[in-house]
Amino acid sequence: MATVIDGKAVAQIIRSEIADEVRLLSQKYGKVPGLAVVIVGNRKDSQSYAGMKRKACAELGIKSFDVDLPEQVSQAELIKQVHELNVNPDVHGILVQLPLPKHINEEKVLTEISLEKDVDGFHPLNIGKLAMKGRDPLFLPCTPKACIELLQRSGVSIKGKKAVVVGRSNIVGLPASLLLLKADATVTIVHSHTSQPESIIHEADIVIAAAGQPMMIKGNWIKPGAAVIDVGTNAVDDPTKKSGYRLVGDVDFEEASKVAGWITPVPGGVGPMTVTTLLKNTVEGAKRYIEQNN
Ligand SMILES: Nc1nc2c(c(=O)[nH]1)N[C@@H](CN(C=O)c1ccc(C(=O)N[C@@H](CCC(=O)O)C(=O)O)cc1)CN2
Repeated sequence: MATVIDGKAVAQIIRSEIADEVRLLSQKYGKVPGLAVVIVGNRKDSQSYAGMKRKACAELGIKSFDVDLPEQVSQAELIKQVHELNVNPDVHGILVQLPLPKHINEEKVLTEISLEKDVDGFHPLNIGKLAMKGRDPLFLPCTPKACIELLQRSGVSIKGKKAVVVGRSNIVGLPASLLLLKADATVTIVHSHTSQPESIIHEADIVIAAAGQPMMIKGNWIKPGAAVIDVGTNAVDDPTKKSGYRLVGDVDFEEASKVAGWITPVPGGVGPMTVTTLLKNTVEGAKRYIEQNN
């Protein structure tokens, strides 16, 4: 049976470390870190994630700046708001909740966020540096950074291991594969055009599943003893639940946990760590900004 990696518990430990840093900053400089949470439209999932981020800020003494824009807002207006946050000295991190409505070009908006405040790590220059040997971005994207932190804190070594990332999205799959490469793993990316993904995944010592396909990865696809990090958050119908649905990952947890060495559950695995990593990035950014401008 696999060791189940409790993302909530690890996130709680990191949150208390962050709270200490926030207190120190406040004692030393009389300043608190500030995070702008920008959300466009009324998507229920985005509202819920933005709400979690705001609540976590309040719990740790980080000031959140809420920018709520209507679904129909123009790209120009959204960019104007980002520019205002870029020059606000109390804002040390800016995140634009994704996905954005179809009429807005995400890349254009993300490119307008000041590099020093790009706590999501999605600015093309930060991603570009992640892809370059010997260069480090100012911020690492939260979910991929959370995956690596969960592996490290669980005692899973990455160097020299075979890692397979399932999915190649800009916000998880691609940066996760670059981070594993930076940590000296041998990395393969499996995606929707890969033939026989199961045989490739079966070779992996480390699997990061970020395909957005409910329970796609079966127990017999997993190499015995492998570390399995499940990023999927898929809602599937469940008439036994009051909500009418339940969340499942990209991995068939019941099967895979009988074979893997380590596995993250959904919910309660990578998700809570994503929000915590964002707070960590915000405090790092605030420290850098406050120390440079003091
Ligand atoms: N600007 C960003 N947009 C998005 C990101 C991101 O990192 N930056 N990632 C995802 C959504 N996301 C954060 O924004 C996120 C997803 C899931 C969770 C989480 O804690 N999930 C829980 C379950 C929550 C529930 O019950 O509904 C879990 O897995 O335990 C947090 C944040 C896309 N957009």
